Amino acid sequence: MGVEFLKGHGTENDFVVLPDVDNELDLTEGRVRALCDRQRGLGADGVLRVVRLDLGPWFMDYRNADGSIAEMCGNGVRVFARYLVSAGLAPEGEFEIATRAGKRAVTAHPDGSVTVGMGPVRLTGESTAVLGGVEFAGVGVDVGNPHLACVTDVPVAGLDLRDAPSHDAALFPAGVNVEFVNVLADGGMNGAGELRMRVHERGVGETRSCGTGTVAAVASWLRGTGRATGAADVLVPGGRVRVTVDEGGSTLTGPAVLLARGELDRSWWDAL
Ligand SMILES: N[C@@H](CCC[C@H](N)C(=O)O)C(=O)O
Repeated sequence: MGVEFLKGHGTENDFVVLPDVDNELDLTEGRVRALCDRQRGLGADGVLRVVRLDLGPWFMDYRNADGSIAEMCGNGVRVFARYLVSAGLAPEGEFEIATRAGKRAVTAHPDGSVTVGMGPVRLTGESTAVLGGVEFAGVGVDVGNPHLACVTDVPVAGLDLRDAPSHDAALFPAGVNVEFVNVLADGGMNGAGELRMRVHERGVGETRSCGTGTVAAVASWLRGTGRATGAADVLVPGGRVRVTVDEGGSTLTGPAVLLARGELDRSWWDAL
């Protein structure tokens, strides 16, 4: 028997899903790297291993493409939820998913989109990122994982994100995801804003979307306007998501797509 897998994406942030109900797969760093490699593997930004916890909800074991472990992945939770529903392991509607950053409430909608309760958003201080010799002012934002969200007037579409932006390692000792954000429309006190974002993800490189990053982007934008709460649509290269930030938490709503399923060759897997 091969190793079961699915391929999915949320706004083109793509993942290999590994159903592992009984927690038996030995998911080494090398196996994650090989799976995510776009030439010698299936190709993905990360891996979502699906594990059933003894007493509680399903656990999302998220890994970055370089094999590193991250606390949370907003687009990944949507794809994970869509997998559970499609496999009959969770109902359409509301349920919970456990992550390393804590439990996340999800709502799987009939149109295929998923809303994720992203938990509290914590601002961790001002800092800067340097990209191509240019310094960008930003705000540290903890959404379960670390972000540096830089709202800028420099058009993000023209940035070269092939290399990682440099950051203050003292403020982000475990590395950081860096977002560059343009404000397209400022929603004022009650209306939703519209932002454009590109991201360089820790452990991956530039991706076409980052769910936790969009929440960080909205929190950083709101702070710049003197507000602590609000909502915005965030346009990323892979599509569009809706983010809300409230006093007690935040939400992320967007598409979740499963596009393939199959079996990994057991001898390929064993040799890794
Ligand atoms: N793409 C994800 C974030 C994945 C984890 C990140 N690279 C990190 O290391 O913190 C998302 O959609 O949130």
